[in-house]
Amino acid sequence: MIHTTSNKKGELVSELPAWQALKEHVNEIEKTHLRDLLHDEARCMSMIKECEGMYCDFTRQRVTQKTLELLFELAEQSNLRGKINAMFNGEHINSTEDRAVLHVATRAHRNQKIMVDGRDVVPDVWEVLDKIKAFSDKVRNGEWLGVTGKPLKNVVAIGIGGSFLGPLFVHTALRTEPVAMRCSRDRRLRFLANVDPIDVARALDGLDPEETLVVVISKTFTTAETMLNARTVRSWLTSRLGPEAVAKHMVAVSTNLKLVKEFGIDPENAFGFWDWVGGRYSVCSAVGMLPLSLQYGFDLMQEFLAGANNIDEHFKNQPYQDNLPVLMGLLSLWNVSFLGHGAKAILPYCQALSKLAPHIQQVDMESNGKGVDINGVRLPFETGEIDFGEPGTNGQHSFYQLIHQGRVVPCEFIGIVRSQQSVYLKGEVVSNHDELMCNFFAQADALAYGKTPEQLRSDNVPDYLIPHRVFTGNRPSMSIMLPSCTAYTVGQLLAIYEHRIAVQGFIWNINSFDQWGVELGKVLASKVRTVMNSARTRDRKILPQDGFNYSTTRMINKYLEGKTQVLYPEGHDSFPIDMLRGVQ
Ligand SMILES: O=P(O)(O)OC[C@H]1O[C@](O)(CO)[C@@H](O)[C@@H]1O
Repeated sequence: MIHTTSNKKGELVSELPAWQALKEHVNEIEKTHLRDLLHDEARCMSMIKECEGMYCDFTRQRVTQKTLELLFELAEQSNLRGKINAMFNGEHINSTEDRAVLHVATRAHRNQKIMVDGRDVVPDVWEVLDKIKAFSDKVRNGEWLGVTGKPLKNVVAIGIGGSFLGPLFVHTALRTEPVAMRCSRDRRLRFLANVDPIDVARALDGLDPEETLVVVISKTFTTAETMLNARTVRSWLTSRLGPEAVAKHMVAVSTNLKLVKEFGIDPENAFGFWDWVGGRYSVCSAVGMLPLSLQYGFDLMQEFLAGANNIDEHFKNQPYQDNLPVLMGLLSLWNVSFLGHGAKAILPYCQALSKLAPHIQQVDMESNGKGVDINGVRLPFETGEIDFGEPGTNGQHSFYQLIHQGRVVPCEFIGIVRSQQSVYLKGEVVSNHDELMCNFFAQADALAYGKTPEQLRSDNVPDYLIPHRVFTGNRPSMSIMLPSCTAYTVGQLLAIYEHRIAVQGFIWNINSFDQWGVELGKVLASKVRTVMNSARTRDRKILPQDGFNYSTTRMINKYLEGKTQVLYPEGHDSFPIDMLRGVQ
């Protein structure tokens, strides 16, 4: 299916004149060094953007004004604006699944109008948000009690991928924010994602089922890991509190209310969303809003939605040269497709943002790690980036060696002006947060400038050490400063990253909103599951060698030979002993 917003039929972005011009322009850029580019004040002034309360410095990218002009031209020739509009207008830009892509509707103001297939979906969004507010208020104020009459002060959110990473990112970001701390006093929010029973044991460790509410989050309600974890935790609840506990202790977030009901959760206690919200883009829907409102209260989480909405409007309306997601997307594209840097590091100098990189890893890599364009034509270039990251300064003592002297990895530094927590020890040179930020400022310049042999010689470094101590510099980075790390700014940050990923996908002309690449492994796991059951229950109808290669057969057999703790007992559920510890 050729979509109206795609490039001309059969035309790859790499065939556009602007792409060719950028290819040629690489030679010019190869002759420059950031050391010199950073001395050009006019250039620097044009590459620092202050908008929506954020300070963004792109001066340490290996670009000149001409590079930016060529990138804007590429955006024009790729119909970037048309594709952004198509997304906001609810066109089915996820063509392989024939769906609209409207996570922006999940954070729309009540009075906005966003149409999907001829229908304004904003009232639907707010119907669910109002239900979340009512329910979370009831749980938080003790009106909704557990089956034994106790208040539910613990929440375990079961979900994986997009039904986990976004909510975890936001929860981690808010845990130590003073307002959020006040709003969540005496409450606990835990996540259970991995099907590994160790994760179950850790998620439930120390929790009293009488005081625990479980939120099962799955867009499809078929994801194997989530459903096994949901059955496991349901069993944990009912084995202690009886079958009637499910009604009071389990709720669901899903687009598949039929399966929610079949699982045994009353659809009244289910919070819906829609197929036009992709899993990895779903944190602003009930997927994130329900567990986070239970923890922090709906009013605070509304600020998170407002922050994301602020960037949606910015993305939709600002011209390319002042549009943060567009600038970030274009610069990443330049680094990946023209300078050949396949990875990027996301480096927040803020412990609260420690789960930003894992979240963006999914959003970016599941969105843009594609091999064909939107028309199914195999691409002659690679798309997507390998994302990784850790908060500063921890990363400095881990992988920064490689990014300073090994491979070139474009870095994204994120700093905060006003920390969530302040510590100043009398007599120290700077406060603890200032100390952190000293590193934030220093690293970007260390990467850009490096250190030359001449500088080392003048520092009296012995000759034999000079090659080891040279820093080539000229390593690109961008720096973003947020005024604070609050629900609002976390919403902004999330939306900036979501949209810059879309920008890259729109220009590469791929479908950033499907994820067929995750299917094959799931199918093979299911085949192994059949073999595993047959071997463990000793019915031996199917043997490990049936349908597997030599290597896999041998590995499965080796595994089956080993000692396992659980022997598939008949008739009763079995838990690791520690899972029950909290309720002895
Ligand atoms: O919310 P669901 O349907 O359980 O899916 C969980 C995750 O699984 C995937 O489909 C594949 O990993 C993700 O896109 C999604 O976020």
